Amino acid sequence: MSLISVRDLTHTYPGGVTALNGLSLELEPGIIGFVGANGAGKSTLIKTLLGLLHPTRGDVRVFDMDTRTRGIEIRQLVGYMPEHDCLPPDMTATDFVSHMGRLSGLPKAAARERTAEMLRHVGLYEERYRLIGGYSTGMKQRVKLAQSLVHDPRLLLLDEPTNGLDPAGRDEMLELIRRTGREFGIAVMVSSHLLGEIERVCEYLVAIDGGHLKSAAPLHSFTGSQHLLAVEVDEGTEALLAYLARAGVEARTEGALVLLPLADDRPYDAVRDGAAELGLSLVRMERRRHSLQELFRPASPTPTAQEAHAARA
Ligand SMILES: Nc1ncnc2c1ncn2[C@@H]1O[C@H](COP(=O)(O)OP(=O)(O)OP(=O)(O)O)[C@@H](O)[C@H]1O
Repeated sequence: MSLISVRDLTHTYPGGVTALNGLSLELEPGIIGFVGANGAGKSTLIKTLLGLLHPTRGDVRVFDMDTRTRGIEIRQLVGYMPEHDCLPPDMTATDFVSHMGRLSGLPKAAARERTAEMLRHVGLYEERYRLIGGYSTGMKQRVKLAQSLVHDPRLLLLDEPTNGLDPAGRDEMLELIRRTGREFGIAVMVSSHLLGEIERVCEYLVAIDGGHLKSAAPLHSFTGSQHLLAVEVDEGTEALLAYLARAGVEARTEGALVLLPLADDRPYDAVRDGAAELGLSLVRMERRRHSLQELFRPASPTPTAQEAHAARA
């Protein structure tokens, strides 16, 4: 049984906007990053997984239950953190989270107990009796996370949980999400329009673009096998690029660095020979991984060594 199974999902809103188009996905438990630009269809998929929106075409199953017919059962097992502000300003965090626990079917005492635990988990225990209206954006995001956890779900769906946070707040929220997945041993699907965030917390990446699936694979399959050799020379970058082009070795520049894809050991030999022949001093030569941003970035306008050489010839 897979965690989430989506077959040929299309969702068209009543006004005629097709937010998801022929999407198919099989996801297993883990920390799953769900990335796409604004308007790509992330919230639409999350609401479909919750059974709040129905597919126009196709089938969606969560814990092997059809979202069309078993939405209530699914929502008992799933915690949801919505993207937009949706908290009552005139309630305390304790009252709100415990109310959400009661709505999920917890008895009063259990709801109070779970609320205290979850507010402690998200770092709001000391502030739990304050009105939410007086909270900072970061604290409000934490209340949203606490309410999504109160009924002890097996899957968390977090829609843009770092929205509106400053860099430090983003870091704290990402760390909290990672800790939540690991400590509670639950599956987490976290959406973001920022690839860099997904890269830091997730084990699996789903990318959508304009309602279409772009990729779905373990994170290491994007970054693990794709290594680069980064080389810095003390003056003579252009000469080294030209040498590499003559040697038929692919290379490009990034600031002061020369970057060479590392499929085998040839780039090491070429850089060593080039530096020796040209009398260049090597400042740095290190192996590094592509970042996800680099892999998804449109083709770099920086010319390859061959192009640079051809342009000069
Ligand atoms: N209730 C709605 N009625 C009509 N169109 C909608 C509705 N909700 C979303 N859309 C449209 O569907 C498309 C996908 O929206 P969705 O909110 O799923 O994207 P998203 O990836 O979550 O983006 P964002 O992060 O900006 O919310 C967009 O073109 C959006 O304008």
